[in-house]
Amino acid sequence: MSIMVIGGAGYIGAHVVRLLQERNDEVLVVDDLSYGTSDRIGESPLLVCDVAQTDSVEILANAMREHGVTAVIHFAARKQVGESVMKPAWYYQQNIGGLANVMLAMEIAGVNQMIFSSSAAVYGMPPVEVVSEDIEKHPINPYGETKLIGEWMMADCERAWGLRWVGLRYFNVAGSGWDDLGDPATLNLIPMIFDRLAKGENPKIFGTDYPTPDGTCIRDYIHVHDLAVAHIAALDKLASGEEMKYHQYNVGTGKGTSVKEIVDAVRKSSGVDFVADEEDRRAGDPPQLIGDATRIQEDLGWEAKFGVAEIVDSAWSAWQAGPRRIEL
Ligand SMILES: O=c1ccn([C@@H]2O[C@H](COP(=O)(O)OP(=O)(O)O[C@H]3O[C@H](CO)[C@@H](O)[C@H](O)[C@H]3O)[C@@H](O)[C@H]2O)c(=O)[nH]1
Repeated sequence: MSIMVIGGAGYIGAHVVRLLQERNDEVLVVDDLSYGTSDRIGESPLLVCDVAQTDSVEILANAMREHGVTAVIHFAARKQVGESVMKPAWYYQQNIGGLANVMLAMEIAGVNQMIFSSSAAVYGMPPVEVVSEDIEKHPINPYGETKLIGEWMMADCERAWGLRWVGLRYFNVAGSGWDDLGDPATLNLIPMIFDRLAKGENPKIFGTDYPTPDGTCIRDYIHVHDLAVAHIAALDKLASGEEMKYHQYNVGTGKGTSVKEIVDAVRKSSGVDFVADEEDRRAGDPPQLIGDATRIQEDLGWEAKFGVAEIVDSAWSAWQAGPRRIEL
């Protein structure tokens, strides 16, 4: 079994690569190193390639044949919601173009197992408290649209040439499984708090007048290590050859945490009693997004092991092990 991990040098990808290495699976990492860094992938071979470039089809197909690849885990994508609103065509080129190239290469090389990084962003502003996979999906930005279209593309390839696939819809991924694999970008709430503390500034809370108990947005935070384990569960299910009951799975915990609760958890983990500034709402934020995780538990036997305290503790520990350590 040889697994091609595209985007394997990035934050989530590197966690999955490490788990695969721990169980001695053969791994070939493909990454353009625009977010990721090669020191995150240990001894595994690295093919530096931007899958959104047209010539990547041949490069990928050749690598799949050479390495006897049996399954592809595809992480590589752009993932900034605001940027996707400003540069929609580029998001389609990167996320959909890249995925199309990967799938063409798989068809050419006869590789028919795939795990795709989808997102809770496919749901948009859901009209229910806890979202299950089958509710109507109305993404509200190009980023979320590219993830939904990605799922459709895989369903089409299943019908056309027998692709076996799983789309994992990630909720709010945070934390770190190993101190050297922290989130290098500062795009999400927890790293944004650390980033501001490192700059000597107050972290910000976007919106305190939402219809939630403490007025701040509620999200379903999932530990990146748990998320990586979900990929392994999906991979093993595909490799078993068993009939897939479903293709799309929420990867969440079924529990919600408010922004203020996260801020409190950071105060506790770090021991820093900082002040957080209360700002206006950020455009496009749904008040609450929690994933119903029943399906993945029943079908793949996966369940989140870590809660918010472990997520924030591990994120803090990795941040403090990195180059922008906050002096206490
Ligand atoms: O400095 C900050 C940063 C964020 N927030 C709030 O924290 C919450 C979480 O924000 P963020 O970490 O940016 O995550 P989301 O906007 O929930 O989006 C994440 O989760 C989505 C799916 O649920 C994915 O599609 C996105 O890629 C991913 O960034 C939101 O209410 C933000 O308004 C703050 O209050 N202050």
